[in-house]
Amino acid sequence: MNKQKVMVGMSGGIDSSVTAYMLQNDGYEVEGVYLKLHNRTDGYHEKNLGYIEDVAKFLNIKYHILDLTDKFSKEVYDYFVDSYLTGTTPNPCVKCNRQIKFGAMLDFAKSQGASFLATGHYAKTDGKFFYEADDKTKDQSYFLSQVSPDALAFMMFPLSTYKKEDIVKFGAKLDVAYKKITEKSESQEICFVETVYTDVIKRHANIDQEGDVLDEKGNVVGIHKGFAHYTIGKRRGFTVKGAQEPHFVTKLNPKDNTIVVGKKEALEVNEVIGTNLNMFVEDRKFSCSVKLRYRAISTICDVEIKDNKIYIFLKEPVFGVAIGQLAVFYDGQKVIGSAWIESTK
Ligand SMILES: Nc1ncnc2c1ncn2[C@@H]1O[C@H](COP(=O)(O)OP(=O)(O)OP(=O)(O)O)[C@@H](O)[C@H]1O
Repeated sequence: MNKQKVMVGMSGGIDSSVTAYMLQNDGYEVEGVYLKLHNRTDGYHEKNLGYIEDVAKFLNIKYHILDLTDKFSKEVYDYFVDSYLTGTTPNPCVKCNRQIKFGAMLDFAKSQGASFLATGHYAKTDGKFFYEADDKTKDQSYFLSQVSPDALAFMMFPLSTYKKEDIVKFGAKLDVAYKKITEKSESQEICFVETVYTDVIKRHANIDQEGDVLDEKGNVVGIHKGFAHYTIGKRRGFTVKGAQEPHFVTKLNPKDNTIVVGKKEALEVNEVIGTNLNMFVEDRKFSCSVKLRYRAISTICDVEIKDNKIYIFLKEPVFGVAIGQLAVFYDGQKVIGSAWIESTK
């Protein structure tokens, strides 16, 4: 019988390298694909491809290189820069998973006759839904929740039941090609941000222009260093005259380069409206739990979908919800949908 072909998204990191090994061990015909997404530093791709080459040799597998730099630049990078410049907080990994990894990379995998596309993400899928990974500290279900429901039947996450530290230990013993990978530094949270996000934004706009800090009534109470340096909930890097208690950013106004601050209570949110829904269930009115940012504790809510928007009524207030982040709906460990946060009350 012919073996089923699995395309593995290979980054040159330990997770995807172990993923390829595991699937081969399970009897699949494995091929790899490396995506060129951005040129963060000189020699960035060459370095990654060096690791992939060694792993591919060890496994005796073929690998492809897919240049998606233009698509990534338009759909992920530009969106990232534009979001900060318009005062919202982007989530580029969510966009990338939908458009790039489980959009263009999946199309490529299918075009090569692969039955599945596997990655080293920490999440689970049964072909219909995503679920949280067993290693909750690494769980990436939040970032996958905008992926088109049609894509799930082709996805495999062999690491879903493992702890990251065990994958690293396993890799270090497997072969010298893998050991080398475990010795390099961990990848960045956002792959094209080397240090801090503001360094990226600074390449496109002068964000270091001081502006007024306003209280909720619009009175000038201090100075900040440029609105794009702040996100909702931030409490440092600006002055507030005579403040006895900590003040937090509650609003960014790119038009006049002002930021609004308030005490903790001012960050309290009880209702959220989301757009660009991606739902894995048909229901239009239900109760569930929701995460309003990655690593947030989930909150119980009632939701209602009307006219392509989702209205989220939180059972308990949540502090510091940023416009532009994703609201991800869970039923226990199961992801039942997600929507981009458009406004809060
Ligand atoms: N440039 C790329 N080309 C192909 N696949 C990629 C690329 N970047 C990431 N992936 C796939 O997406 C998965 C998740 O990527 P992410 O950057 O979140 O994880 P990671 O923990 O750094 O993974 P890894 O250890 O494999 O680099 C990777 O394990 C890999 O399968």
